[in-house]
Amino acid sequence: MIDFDSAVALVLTEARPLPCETVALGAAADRVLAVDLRARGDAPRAAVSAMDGYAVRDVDLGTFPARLPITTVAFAGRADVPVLPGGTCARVFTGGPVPHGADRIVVQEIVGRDGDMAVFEVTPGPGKHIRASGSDFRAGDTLLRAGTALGFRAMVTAAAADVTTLSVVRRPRIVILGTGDELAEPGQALETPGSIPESVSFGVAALARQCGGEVVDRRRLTDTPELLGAAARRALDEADLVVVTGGASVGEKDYARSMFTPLGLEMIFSKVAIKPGKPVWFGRAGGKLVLGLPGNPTSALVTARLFMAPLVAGLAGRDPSALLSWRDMTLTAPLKPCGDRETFERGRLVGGGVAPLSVQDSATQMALATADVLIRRRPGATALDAGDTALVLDF
Ligand SMILES: Nc1nc2c(c(=O)[nH]1)N[C@H]1C(S)=C(S)[C@@H](COP(=O)(O)OP(=O)(O)OC[C@H]3O[C@@H](n4cnc5c(N)ncnc54)[C@H](O)[C@@H]3O)O[C@H]1N2
Ligand code: MOO
Repeated sequence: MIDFDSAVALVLTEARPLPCETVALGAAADRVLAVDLRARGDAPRAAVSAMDGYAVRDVDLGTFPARLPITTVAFAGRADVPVLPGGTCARVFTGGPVPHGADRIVVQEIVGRDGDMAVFEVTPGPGKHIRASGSDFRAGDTLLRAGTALGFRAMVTAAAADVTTLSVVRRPRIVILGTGDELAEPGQALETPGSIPESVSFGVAALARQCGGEVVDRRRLTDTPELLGAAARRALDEADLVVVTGGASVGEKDYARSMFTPLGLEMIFSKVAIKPGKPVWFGRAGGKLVLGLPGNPTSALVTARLFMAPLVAGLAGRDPSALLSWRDMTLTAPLKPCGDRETFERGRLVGGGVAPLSVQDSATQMALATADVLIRRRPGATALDAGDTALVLDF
């Protein structure tokens, strides 16, 4: 049995980005850029107006009011850049090309109209309201670096590069295998004597997706060795990461590890000194990763959060350590001393602090929905009072 930090270190060693693939720009949101992205053109392409108004030459605004004939109109999208003859002005709109020869845009709020004449009543002020060509970026500029997470802001930058596709890190394909004779598809458990709804895979799948994974399938498997072996083989064929839940402990039908043994399972770790989740295990088979989570729902979700979340994020090209950023918080209620296993109590955020949930049973499903954070307790840690600080991680 290894300690928590050693287990995390072993997971992080495997949490490296998968190879890249090319996807349509619109499908790239929430992916991670695999190569630097360079701009195809200048932005803006030509000098453009930053305001709706009139383009003028400064020399033509000697005295006020100044009356200038409007000789052309430049809406955004006009393909040519007109020339502004001296002694005239141009009607321009935001994003429209600034005519050659114009020095500034005067906002329309301070310009009157008299037919085709614009009447400049007052000095326009210091702002020229012109965005120079290439003032945002130039053709060939690196707009986004490899490794950038394509969140909603970066998607705008990527699209501005004027490309149709992006090279992104492939999403890890994940197959979730839920083992246990007692498991029924939710909606069918009550009608099936002895069964319970298979709940864990739904949480594991949601978390995997949130971390950048592609959940290929969730499969329920009975504890039948021949069937488990075939299911393990198929899952390894289809997935980068197989997450198997249940059957991780020492029961007579705990087959989660042994179903992968004929497929060459090499253990990376096989138990961790934590509570809950001691039976969690991690290995490699057929060149793929296999993570075994304990069956108890809270144990499964705590270990999924601690180990699977950074693993999936890292495979997807994200920073796995961002999912392990523990922070100090003030306790609003006391904590009991910790036993000899590193313990992750479930806590709730209350009024700027954190309180442990009253239910800490590793089998609870109901209390899971009320937990916001994990509270980390080192082995042998003494009791803490309200007002003391504790390390927490978003859960
Ligand atoms: N003699 C010992 N017994 C147990 C030990 C031990 O060290 N010695 N460890 C305990 C710990 S800690 C845990 S955690 C559990 C985990 O065991 P398994 O991974 O083998 O889990 P199962 O026995 O398959 O299931 C445990 C529990 O969870 C329910 N379950 C399982 N899968 C699901 C699912 N997908 N959805 C909903 N509920 C699920 C299952 O019905 C059981 O009630 O072992 C202790 N025992
Ligand atoms: O992992 Mo078991 O988590 O202590 O119930």
